[in-house]
Amino acid sequence: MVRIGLLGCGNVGKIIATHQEGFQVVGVFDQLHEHAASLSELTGAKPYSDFNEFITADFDICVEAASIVAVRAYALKIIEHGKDLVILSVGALADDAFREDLISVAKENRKRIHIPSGAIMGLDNLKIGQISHIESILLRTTKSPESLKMNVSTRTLAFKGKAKDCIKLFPKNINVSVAIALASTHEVQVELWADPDVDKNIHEIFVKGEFGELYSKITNLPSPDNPATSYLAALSVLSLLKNINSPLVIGA
Ligand SMILES: NC(=O)C1=CN([C@@H]2O[C@H](COP(=O)(O)OP(=O)(O)OC[C@H]3O[C@@H](n4cnc5c(N)ncnc54)[C@H](OP(=O)(O)O)[C@@H]3O)[C@@H](O)[C@H]2O)C=CC1
Ligand SMILES: O=C([O-])CC(=O)C(=O)O
Repeated sequence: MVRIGLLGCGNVGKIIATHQEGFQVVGVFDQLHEHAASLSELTGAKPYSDFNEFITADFDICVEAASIVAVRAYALKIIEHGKDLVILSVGALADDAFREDLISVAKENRKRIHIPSGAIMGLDNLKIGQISHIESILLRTTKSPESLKMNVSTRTLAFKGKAKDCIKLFPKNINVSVAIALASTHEVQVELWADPDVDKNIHEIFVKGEFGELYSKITNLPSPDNPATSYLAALSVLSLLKNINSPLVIGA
């Protein structure tokens, strides 16, 4: 059984902890100790309030479901302590220098960094951008003003531009754009819309390239404790963990 340490015990952390299938959560850490304590009660996992104690605990994979700030603060140390790492707050990897450092430390320590598909479908096949020409990628995301912490009464364009700039302004809402850029190794243009008539998280992806053209639209239900985070994002971590050591690897 794969042993997991959970970094971040909020909305996604709770979903992961309540659906343990093929893995066991053995340690939980959060800057809000009451969050870690409540997941500990739910699972029997040991709660930690000191990160340095948490990373010496006996688990194989650290699952990050906290924030970009947490990835910046802890990811290198996690790998240096011999753990594989699942990063949901993938926006942290928009910083080229940080990402390259992390990858090189993972190589030195023979550890792996997993990026879940998160709140979109089809991230795996966008990796064809690494071997075949892609002309353009546009992500059009629509969320409720509440999710974007905005106060608008009509559909409003909150941001238009590059993924790496959007994630700086909306670090809790557009990690998917950075995941697409990393998978495809192509710049991603983003349109982020706040729409008061919408209570779902909608991601439309437009890609043109040597393969042809893609248009995909996903209408995600929000997750129970955080409307900005789609329920699918938590499910994608669960399916990644369920398959992590499977001899049958499905998807690009
Ligand atoms: N890749 C993708 O497709 C997606 C990624 N995400 C990202 O996943 C992450 C988790 O989402 P969700 O569970 O909904 O978020 P929540 O805010 O519900 O939970 C995050 C938890 O982690 C804690 N935390 C934040 N920063 C730190 C830190 N530096 N050290 C320790 N604990 C910390 C938070 O504490 P506090 O409340 O004090 O901040 C909170 O308890 C977010 O970063 C979100 O943006 C979400 C959806 C899709
Ligand atoms: O959950 C979503 O729909 C997308 C999201 O918050 C993110 O990419 O950060």
